[in-house]
Amino acid sequence: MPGRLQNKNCNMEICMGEAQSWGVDVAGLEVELPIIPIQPNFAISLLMVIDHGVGFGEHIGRELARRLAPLRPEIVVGTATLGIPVAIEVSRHLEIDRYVILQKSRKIHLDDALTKTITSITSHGEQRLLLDRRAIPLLAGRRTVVVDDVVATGSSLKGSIELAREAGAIVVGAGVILTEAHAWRAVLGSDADLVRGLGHIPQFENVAHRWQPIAATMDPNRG
Ligand SMILES: Nc1ncnc2[nH]cnc12
Repeated sequence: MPGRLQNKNCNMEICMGEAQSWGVDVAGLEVELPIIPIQPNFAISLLMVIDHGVGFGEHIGRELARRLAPLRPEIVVGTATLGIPVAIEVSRHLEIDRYVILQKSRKIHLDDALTKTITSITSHGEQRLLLDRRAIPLLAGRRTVVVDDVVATGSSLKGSIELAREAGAIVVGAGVILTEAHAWRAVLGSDADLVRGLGHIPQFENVAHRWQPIAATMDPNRG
């Protein structure tokens, strides 16, 4: 059920953390996400876009493309790793052949890449986003949409937007499957208005050995 906690494997007052999940409505498709602890008193509901199958990719591609098409994008930029299927599916539904992927690992051909340092809730430490200079002609002067799976801290999306702009892109929109909590709004500043999402997830705190959504991180439009 969208926006609802499920407690499987709960026996009396004892509840295994992995057994809890959160139901989210992704543009009309209900998806059940496992709640994963990140810190002793902090958890997220994890969307692994590659675990939800071809039909899910088709759905999010179609629905994001529908929301981004009015912005008349000419090219899509996606961030490795889990932004790659999003970029491919959105490009397919926008009927745009080429797309640009920002890499996270320093490959042999990326020695002189444009780079930005980013952080993420789901990875340890700092990471780097890399834009292959050979992709610059695909972006320079082009109406561009940046896509990713989830925006949470906003660090990755901010880095992607900045890198695209450094390559001369005109960033007209940003598409994500899910927005998570609200920290990304302050990090993105006025670019937060570019964001189009298909659903929203809260973050969770430990209340009496169960994960409960943190009220301040919920979707203000859904109560
Ligand atoms: N809930 C989430 N699922 C997948 N990736 C994320 N990155 C940040 N939050 C995430």
